[in-house]
Amino acid sequence: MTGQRTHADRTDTEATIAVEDISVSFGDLDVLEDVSLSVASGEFLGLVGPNGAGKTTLARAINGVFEPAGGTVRLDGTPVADLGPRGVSRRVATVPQDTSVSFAFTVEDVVRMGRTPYRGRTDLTGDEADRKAVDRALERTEMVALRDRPITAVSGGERQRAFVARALAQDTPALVLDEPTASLDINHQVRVLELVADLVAGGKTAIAAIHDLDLAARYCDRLALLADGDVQAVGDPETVLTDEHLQPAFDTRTAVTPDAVTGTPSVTAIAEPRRDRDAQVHVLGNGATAARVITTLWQAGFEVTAGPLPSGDAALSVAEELGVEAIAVPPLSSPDEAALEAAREHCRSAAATVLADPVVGPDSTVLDLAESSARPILVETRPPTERNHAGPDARACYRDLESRALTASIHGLVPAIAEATSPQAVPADD
Ligand SMILES: Nc1ncnc2c1ncn2[C@@H]1O[C@H](COP(=O)(O)OP(=O)(O)OP(=O)(O)O)[C@@H](O)[C@H]1O
Repeated sequence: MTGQRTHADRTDTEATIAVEDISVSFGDLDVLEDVSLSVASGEFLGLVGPNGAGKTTLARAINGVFEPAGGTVRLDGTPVADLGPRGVSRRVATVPQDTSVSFAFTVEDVVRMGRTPYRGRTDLTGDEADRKAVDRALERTEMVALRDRPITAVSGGERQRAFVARALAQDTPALVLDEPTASLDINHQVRVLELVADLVAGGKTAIAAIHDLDLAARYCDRLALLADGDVQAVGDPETVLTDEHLQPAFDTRTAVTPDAVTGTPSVTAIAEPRRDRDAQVHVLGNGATAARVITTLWQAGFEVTAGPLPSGDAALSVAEELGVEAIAVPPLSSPDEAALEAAREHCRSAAATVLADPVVGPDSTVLDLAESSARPILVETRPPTERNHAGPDARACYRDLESRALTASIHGLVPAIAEATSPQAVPADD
């Protein structure tokens, strides 16, 4: 018999999630302490934070798996505790972190489980609406070809997509996803998050625990950083993903720069310098290569200076994140005399000057600045023809620079600096 639908069965198209002062402990361990958070209808909130911060615990409190010791979770204003399991599962669908299944249900069976909140107890197959919802969910997660496969015989990533499909088939106004992209390849990571973002654009509300901070920044409207039992920061990704917030939460130094393709924040964890080399190295050049050179030298323990660097440049962002002294100049204009003189001064005082993929030509300032350095070191990751001025003058300038500079790869920079300077001034790695 097909389960009878009543008006009360229908879900609202809107859903707000409000977490009010919830506290959860496991024995002596206080995992969440008076945590408050709200997700507006039609919003995608990313939960980020270190291992063990309580993201799964918070997700479980939202979908009513357990009741917190203190505080209330409300779905559209109604406490979860008052909705009952069926009421909750008509409002919130969950993609769990652990998708292991011991019974050999087919993928389609698993997806059909998403329709359980709408069916009668004895209705095992569902009606036309259930079948359509299952078909659509399989299509949207690209799982149609695997629908008859036992769930125990698909890959971890395919299983994860089957659980995303189950949540879609549940057709709820809110989604709670715990690490929905953890086992997925880069293509499916992006597709699943695009799908969630699309659903949110269509009016659903979503909250997802996501370890990959770059993906979280790219797809979520807001992020909440959970650590030490509480929300440490909440807001748009640019506000939350700063070294000031991330370093204490993750216990590591980070550099946050705009992603070269998406423009959204990209976070790189950076190990603290291994030793203090007590020697200054100046970096000339800009863009991604200069950013990598600055980071490598900073991690190796040099006192790094850099510039001139145009505002908005990736190398300037990295320098600022690491506290590296950098000469900033306005973008798309030649550095003025004051900036050039400051850079010359750095080149003169530095133990070595590293030229990172320099643009060399009669009009470029790099030769002028390199003149001030007794020990120029050339780092090139792209052929000069791709980045330099053309013409015989430029080629002559380039040959001149090559004849005076030591050449090194980014990985070989530290020994090259040791070679270019006296061993006493700059000790190489042991
Ligand atoms: N049932 C439980 N009994 C005892 N301790 C638990 C239980 N569930 C979780 N914990 C502990 O609570 C803390 C928070 O766990 P939770 O799974 O919520 O963290 P998380 O932020 O999701 O971590 P991860 O990023 O590693 O998935 C951890 O220290 C964990 O060991």
